[in-house]
Amino acid sequence: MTVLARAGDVTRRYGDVLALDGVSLDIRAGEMVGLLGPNGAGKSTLINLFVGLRRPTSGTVELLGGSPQDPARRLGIGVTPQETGLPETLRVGEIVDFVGAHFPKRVEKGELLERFGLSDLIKRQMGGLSGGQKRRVAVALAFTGRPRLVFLDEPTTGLDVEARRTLWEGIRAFHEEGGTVLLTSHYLEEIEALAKRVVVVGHGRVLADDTVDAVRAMVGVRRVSLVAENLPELPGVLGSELVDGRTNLVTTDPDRLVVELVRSGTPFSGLEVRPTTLEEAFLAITSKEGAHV
Ligand SMILES: Nc1ncnc2c1ncn2[C@@H]1O[C@H](COP(=O)(O)OP(=O)(O)OP(=O)(O)O)[C@@H](O)[C@H]1O
Repeated sequence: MTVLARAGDVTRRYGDVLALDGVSLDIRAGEMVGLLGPNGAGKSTLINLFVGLRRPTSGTVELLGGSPQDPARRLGIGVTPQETGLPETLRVGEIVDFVGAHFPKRVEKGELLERFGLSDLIKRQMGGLSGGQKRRVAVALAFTGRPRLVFLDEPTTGLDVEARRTLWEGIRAFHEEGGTVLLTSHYLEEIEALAKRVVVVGHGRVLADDTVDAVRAMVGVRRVSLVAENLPELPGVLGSELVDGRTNLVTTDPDRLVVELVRSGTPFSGLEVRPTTLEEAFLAITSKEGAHV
């Protein structure tokens, strides 16, 4: 299948901050890919590299078979960044015309607005729209130039349930017609609603690249934390680490683990069981250092 965007062992630094650390990723034609990760994971940086707003410190980035810096390639993509500042005095219809004028092919204005549930706002000035309405306009604009590939950075942030659903429908319709999408989110639920493939990013690295179902199974883990010496081998432990004298065990089945721990007769204290964050779960599972106490 044709690769529309490719990152090859990409590193990106901002001063001392290593925002991306050896990321390799292919986005193929017709895919809808969710980029999942906590704040600061590197999601926006990766999008900025793909769309040519930034260059990698090392490694290679390709867009539509060429350089992301080539304006001709950029005509084939649509982008909604995390923050958009659209001119407050322009009407929604005028903004769609203005953005559309940059592209050789474009979606008819009425059709575009209809698709994203914005038809009623065509004559309204941007400055008078609610935050959620502005966000929907910004996302719709990514589709104006009939792109092959769309990048959406947290498209539904700040939207209520209904607006989110309308937006999802617009994105899905584009995908069903063969369009390719890379979108970011902090929530697996959001990605699940749209994408089959999810790429989990943490600390600038790809922690998992799999189906939503596989990732869900991986993150359904708990952290069992306790103080003990000479712990025996316990069932279902995916990773463990020793922090400030406490042993943290990551497991999919905390009940069984605790039962086996008690059965073993090993003295312990300060037992805690709590959910792991997505990042903790992935770091525990994927960290080689964390695999053994
Ligand atoms: N222009 C910049 N200058 C300095 N540091 C930056 C810059 N842009 C990003 N960073 C840093 O790079 C790291 C990755 O940031 P990035 O915005 O890519 O993460 P993200 O996954 O998109 O986060 P969020 O979910 O909060 O949007 C963070 O530590 C961030 O502070």
